[in-house]
Amino acid sequence: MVAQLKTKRKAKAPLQDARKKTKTRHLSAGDLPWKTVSKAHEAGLDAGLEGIMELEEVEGVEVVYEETDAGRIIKFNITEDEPTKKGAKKTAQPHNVETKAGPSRASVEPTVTEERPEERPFDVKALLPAWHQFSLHPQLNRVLYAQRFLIPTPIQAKAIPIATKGKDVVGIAETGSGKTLAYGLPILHYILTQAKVEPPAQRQRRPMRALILAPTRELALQVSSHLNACLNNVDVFSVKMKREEEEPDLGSRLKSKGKSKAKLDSEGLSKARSPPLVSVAAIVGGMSAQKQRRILDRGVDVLVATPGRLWDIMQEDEDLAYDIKHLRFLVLDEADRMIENGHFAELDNIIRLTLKQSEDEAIEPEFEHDEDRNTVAKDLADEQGEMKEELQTLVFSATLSKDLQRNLKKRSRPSRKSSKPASTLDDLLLRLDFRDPNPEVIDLSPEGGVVSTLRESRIDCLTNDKDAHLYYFLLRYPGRSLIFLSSIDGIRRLMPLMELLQLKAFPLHSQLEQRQRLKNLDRFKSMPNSILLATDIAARGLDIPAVDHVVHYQIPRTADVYVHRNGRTARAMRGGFSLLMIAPDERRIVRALLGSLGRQEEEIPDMSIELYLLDKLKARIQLAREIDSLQHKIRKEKHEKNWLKEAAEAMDIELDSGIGLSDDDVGTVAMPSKRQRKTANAKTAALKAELKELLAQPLVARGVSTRYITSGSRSIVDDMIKGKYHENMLGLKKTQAGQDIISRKPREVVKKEEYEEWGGFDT
Ligand SMILES: Nc1ncnc2c1ncn2[C@@H]1O[C@H](COP(=O)(O)OP(=O)(O)OP(=O)(O)O)[C@@H](O)[C@H]1O
Repeated sequence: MVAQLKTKRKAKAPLQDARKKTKTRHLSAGDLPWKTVSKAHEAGLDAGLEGIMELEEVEGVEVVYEETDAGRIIKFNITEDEPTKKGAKKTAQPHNVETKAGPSRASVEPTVTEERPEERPFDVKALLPAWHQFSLHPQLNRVLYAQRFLIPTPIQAKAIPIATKGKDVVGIAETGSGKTLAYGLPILHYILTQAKVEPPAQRQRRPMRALILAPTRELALQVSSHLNACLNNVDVFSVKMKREEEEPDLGSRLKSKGKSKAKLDSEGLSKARSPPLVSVAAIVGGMSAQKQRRILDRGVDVLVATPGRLWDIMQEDEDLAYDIKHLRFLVLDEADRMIENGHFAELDNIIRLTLKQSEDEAIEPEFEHDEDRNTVAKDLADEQGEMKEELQTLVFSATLSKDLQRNLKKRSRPSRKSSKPASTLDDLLLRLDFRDPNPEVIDLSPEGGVVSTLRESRIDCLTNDKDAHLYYFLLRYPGRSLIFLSSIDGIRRLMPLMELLQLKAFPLHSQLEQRQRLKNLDRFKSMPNSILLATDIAARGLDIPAVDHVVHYQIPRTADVYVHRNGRTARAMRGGFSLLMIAPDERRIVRALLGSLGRQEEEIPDMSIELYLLDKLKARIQLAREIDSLQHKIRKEKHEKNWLKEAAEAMDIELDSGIGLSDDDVGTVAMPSKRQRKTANAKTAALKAELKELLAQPLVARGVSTRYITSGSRSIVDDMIKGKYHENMLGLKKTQAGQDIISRKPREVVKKEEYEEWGGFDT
């Protein structure tokens, strides 16, 4: 399907003069004749690849770059059927979207103009008073306004003015506090304000200005799309109108020159109207390396990458290695996690490339033609006034130890050029070559690592009972629940149980294909009542809208992981809930974990549980486990049989026709007969039917009469009238998990005097 070219026109001249006028049209990316193609959203292809990267690929469009005061803009020459005299044949003719050159064939067309949103004035002082002091590029102000980020978060308020001054920053702030924009806005501001000079024609590749390293693929893709969203062109006036509709007094407060627009787009916010000025792309493992190389060949301004894939590509791509040596910004997002992921060596190697190369400390060029390239680049940079500026390093995380923060500030750091590979995170971060002698450390981490809008709780139970408790929790508190396990095996065991119990659950772990990982994440994001069973690859950075509950099914290994896992809920000042499921042998670890956050185990309150219902759920769990174990056995036997058959064929051996091979025949593998398999299948089917029946029965709390709803010791009629009754568990009120916690009484400290006062029964 090809979208028709549509532009709103405002004729400025009478039609009879049309032939003498120049046709000037301001088209936006949204107005281009895009073709609808199927693109796997879940494959993350929309992250970092939109806008500028794809424009050349629109049929019949020639892309022309032009530098303006507001940065580089892109214009399009489009081939389009022009309306001619009534009845005359239409012919395809190119016309200029924005003509500056003398009259061409377009001179016969009437002048049509439309104000580009980015060209309209934007009154930051009136519309975004809290951001005004930062003097950000107008494009960024527009997007902040459109996204309704009207007030900077504390880390943004502290870090942005410092980073825009060119200082190195180490930022530590609670999860979900807007760290991405705290480092992203200064970078985009710099590039948008600097991108005035068209690179010379001989250099095809845009020089990379910023490299952002993130520990996981999902986080890298998310950062890339978050920054890309800042580059969308936004019709602020539509946004303002929409806001005025919602807040009628806003109009008088924020008087503006904006003309009314008849139609708002679906969200009333950001309609992509012209292409982004800066290109941001992500390269991550698990996705086509070839495609990612192609993106790099075209050049990107901001590259977001995971260290593993970046290092892989860099080894074959000298230009990329060159770019990294000449970066303007280096960002480590969630630096402390990068090490955990086993990317230590890659990260170390990448960081080495960013070390300053003073005359006496010059690192030998490691790549062919490097010297030539240096000379060309230097000429080019001098021409552009670049490269005189030094690399700026920004390190952000929600958890960075105080010791490390102190050490990072120290001037006497270990020799950066040491050939010995770094062996610890501290080593590696201390290697970072802050050009700034006094990098700014901004530590806004909350006391005890807990975000103020988070409610924590715990359930103490036997390991074997965790499934039933989890099932109870999920039924009792429907919503978006992110369940963390420490092992992939645990997820593999729980997934079939969830399916059998008819819960909408998706797995997320490193052994899934990247495509599947993103697909599952997308599904979880889009369903308000769903479950994500994840390992700690989902613990950091992921910004999933409105996660209601985080459940630590298996307790986290460290305090940092606890903080980051919890950080997937209660983001951006929203409320959130976290639940620790603690088995007796895990209590010691929980105590230590909380201790290292300066907290006590007793501070975490218990979750109240309706034991009567829990017992009923245990029966369902038991049945689901039985079915799963039978199914597992059948699958295993089938697999072994196939394997045996293939092996026999390969060795040219004939198998016993009955396949009822004895143990001796096939080593330790005892093959079931056809009859045995049939019996097993029938048993599974019977158990499944039994479970189905159980699942269909309502869960009724003790004391509730289902026959006469006004009787029983627990009348549910009032709740039913008020619409507060629980759909899954009859007799219970519909409540939020946070409302059902029971504070643990702080342990009473018995005062010494009380002993002394006690005189025994005799007295
Ligand atoms: N100034 C702002 N006002 C309101 N919301 C904001 C603002 N800045 C960012 N956000 C939103 O807050 C959410 C969290 O932001 P972000 O992912 O950058 O947090 P973070 O601090 O990096 O979290 P984590 O430590 O978990 O990685 C995002 O949805 C983002 O769009």
